[in-house]
Amino acid sequence: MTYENILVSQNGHTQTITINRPNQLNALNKQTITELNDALNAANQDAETGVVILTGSGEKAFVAGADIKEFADFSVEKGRELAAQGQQLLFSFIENMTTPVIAAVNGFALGGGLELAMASHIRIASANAKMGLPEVSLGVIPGYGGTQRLAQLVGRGKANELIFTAGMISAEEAKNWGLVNHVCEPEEIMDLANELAAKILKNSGTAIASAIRAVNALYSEGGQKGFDTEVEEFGKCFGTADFKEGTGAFIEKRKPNFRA
Ligand SMILES: C/C=C/C(=O)SCCNC(=O)CCNC(=O)[C@H](O)C(C)(C)COP(=O)(O)OP(=O)(O)OC[C@H]1O[C@@H](n2cnc3c(N)ncnc32)[C@H](O)[C@@H]1OP(=O)(O)O
Repeated sequence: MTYENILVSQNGHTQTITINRPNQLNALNKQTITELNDALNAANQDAETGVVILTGSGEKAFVAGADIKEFADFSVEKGRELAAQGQQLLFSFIENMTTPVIAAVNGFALGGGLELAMASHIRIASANAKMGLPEVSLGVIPGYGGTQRLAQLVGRGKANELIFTAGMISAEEAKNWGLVNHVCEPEEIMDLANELAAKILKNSGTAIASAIRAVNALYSEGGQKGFDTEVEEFGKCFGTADFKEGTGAFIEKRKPNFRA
């Protein structure tokens, strides 16, 4: 498949998807969302891909938001559809992928850009990154899951302040808030993402998929359902080849090989 707005590259079991509209600071237009859905769907179904890294092209932006020029004349109905389709095709889709997604935030992550990073399973950032949900400065609210995921990740008070002020926080502040896990120099971000991917790839892909479903159950279903999902997913692991390999390797005092 050839894409207009994204680049896809494979290095072993790690796939890197780069949003590639640098002249528009990688803003997410409809075409880009469709292409991302297509590539991520393929990666999620590809047994050879164990981790996906998402990043932005150029030195300035991860993604500077949804494409404002594309939606500026939308009606109420089209606005609703924009959020619903975007959430379904990309943001909720990523969160529910069973292949882990690392967002390598290499510059501005604003509006839909921060929402894309927050839908990913893990976030790292370069020291020059700036993050925010500035939608209220445009007379709209975050519509790609931002009101929900920011509050989940950093708490309601901090989320409200960032949303109401349309402000931006630095990578270091984002780390202090728990919004990103690691901050590094801009030129090191892909190495850091690949190092993290390599650590993940040493472990069982089926067990990681179960862990994603169990953690997500807390947010999608809440309360006891999260614990119930954990019990189900835990049980399912016992029927996998990876479980036999992992426990067998421990007992035989050797390293497991989940990707033989
Ligand atoms: C459901 C989700 C909703 C949303 O996500 S709403 C959008 C939320 N995002 C924003 O409001 C951020 C918009 N962008 C900016 O405020 C600024 O950019 C920056 C602060 C990120 C950078 O400013 P500077 O360094 O001066 O660059 P520049 O000249 O503004 O941008 C370079 C080119 O990129 C285009 N661009 C930037 N962000 C977007 C966007 N979100 N949608 C559409 N185009 C965008 C510009 O227009 C321009 O393009 P040209 O050179 O053709 O004029």
